[in-house]
Amino acid sequence: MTLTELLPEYLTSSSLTHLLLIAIPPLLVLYTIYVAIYRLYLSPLASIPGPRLAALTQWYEFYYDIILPGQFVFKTVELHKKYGPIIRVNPWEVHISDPDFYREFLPAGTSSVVSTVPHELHKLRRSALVHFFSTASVRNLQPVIEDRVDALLARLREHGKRKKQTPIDMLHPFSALAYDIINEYAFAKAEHAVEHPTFRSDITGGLNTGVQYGKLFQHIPILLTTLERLPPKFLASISPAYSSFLSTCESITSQITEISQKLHSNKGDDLDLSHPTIFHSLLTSDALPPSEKTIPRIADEGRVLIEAGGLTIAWALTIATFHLLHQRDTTLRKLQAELRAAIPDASESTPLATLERLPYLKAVVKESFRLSLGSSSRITRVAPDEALRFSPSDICLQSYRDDPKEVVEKYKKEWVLPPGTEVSMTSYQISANEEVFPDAKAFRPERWLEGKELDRYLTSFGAGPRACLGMQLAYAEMYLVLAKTWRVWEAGEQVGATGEEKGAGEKEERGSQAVGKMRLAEGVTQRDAEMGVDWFIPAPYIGSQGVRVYLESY
Ligand code: HEM
Repeated sequence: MTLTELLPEYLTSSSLTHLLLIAIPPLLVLYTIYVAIYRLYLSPLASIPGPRLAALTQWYEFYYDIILPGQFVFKTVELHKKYGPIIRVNPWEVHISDPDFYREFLPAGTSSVVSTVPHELHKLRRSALVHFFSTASVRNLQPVIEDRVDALLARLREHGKRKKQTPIDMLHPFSALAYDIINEYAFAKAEHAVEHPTFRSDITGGLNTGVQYGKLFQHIPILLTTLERLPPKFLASISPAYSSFLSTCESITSQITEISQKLHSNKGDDLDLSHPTIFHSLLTSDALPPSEKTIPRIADEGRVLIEAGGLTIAWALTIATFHLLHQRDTTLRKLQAELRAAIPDASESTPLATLERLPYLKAVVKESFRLSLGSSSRITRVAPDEALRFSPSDICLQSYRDDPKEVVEKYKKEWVLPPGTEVSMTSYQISANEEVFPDAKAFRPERWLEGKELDRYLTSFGAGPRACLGMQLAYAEMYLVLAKTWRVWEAGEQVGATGEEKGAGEKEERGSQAVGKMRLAEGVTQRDAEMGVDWFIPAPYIGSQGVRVYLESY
């Protein structure tokens, strides 16, 4: 029976269409009015302060995030100044700015909003990977990491011999290093990005574009499925960088397919494994059910590792390089004195455990991680079954000390957010909090040595059950690169700083076993080494030429 047969006789199908055409617009208007009234007055979040437009529609965030772009992170700082420690950032999400609340907000049992993976499944997947990233595993793999760091330093020396007039944007060599290390770690496969003429800048560019598009997909998810369906050639013509990102993903899938085929055809012995690797273990794990060992699923894990473990560490190393060169007479000098005393012979390997005990180096590493932020976007969590209670801490209220007293009094209350509310916090707001880190924009490793309990405010790796899995690996890379580089490289004045030609008039003592001198290129400023745009991971302002450095080998 068709729909028209069910209709009363006086309603023909054309008059039904007519009726619908007349009824739909007013129904839509009524529905929109209802949604607006609900969001503004009836929603359980209606009493949370914040701009009415943000409570009404997500297009508010879209404007700052996509149109401007990447500015919503700064807008939330402004909104907190205006509305207090708890604000509504969109119709269904509340954002909190209180450094003392961070670890309470990321406890066990909450779910991530960005990842759609349910809590229990996430726990299973994480448990299959976690031992690869333990302190002990990372220390055991020090030779593997160090081999790549040595290759990078050799490459930089080579550049300093042949191309001393050509500065390098340091994000590229560091990104190549991270890419090589994670490939070794994951597949026991040497990618040799460090030795490549451009440091495989195509991969860095592709990964960068991948995260930038990620922001857009977050707002308009259908775009992702549409792009993935486009013919590869057409995609490459409209966005070469995004298609380069997809080819990186494809190459991960084919590596995993190859390993899987060898393992399943009893040709496992053909796999030349110098050390245990992540993907061989995942594919043969007894703890994972077969559905978790399919190639697309494992390839997905590989993509996350390459993305998470590449640009983040490269950015942290780039920031460290800028500040150490910029503060060569103070911070760098102290670091070098410590390294020269602790590492008498630069050609010998120093165990990670020894490097981790060097107080000034440790402080430089923490300060670099603080300023590098990890994820620059807010981290959002939902506690499905529990109400979330929030009362601003003393440290949080101190940030409002210049506001009128009666305004601050209003902030001193307990907010109860119903179960299922999306709640977010941003590591940037904690790293930049002047109460916790006075002169927060400055690179001042000393702050970690002054006896204050600051470690709990180092939030760059997240916290709780979804905190960064690669944290120990990231620390190891940082210790090894900084120690090995600054034990043997010296720093000269920034080119153009005094109007002199590069290298003119500098007579400095050379440290023992020094191999060359680095100098910031003309025009490089702190803006090139701080977040100007939030693409999930921080990026400098649009148009930045990066932290460019001249290298001159002795
Ligand atoms: C400077 C270096 C790094 C920083 C600052 C960083 C930061 C972060 C942050 C903020 C998260 C999200 C935490 C959350 O949602 O609570 C994360 C997750 C993650 N990171 Fe890192 N990361 C770094 C390096 C690495 C490296 C080298 C790897 C390993 C290859 C890695 C692997 C991961 C993984 C697998 C996750 C997802 C964890 C999960 O969902 O259980 N990260 N990282």
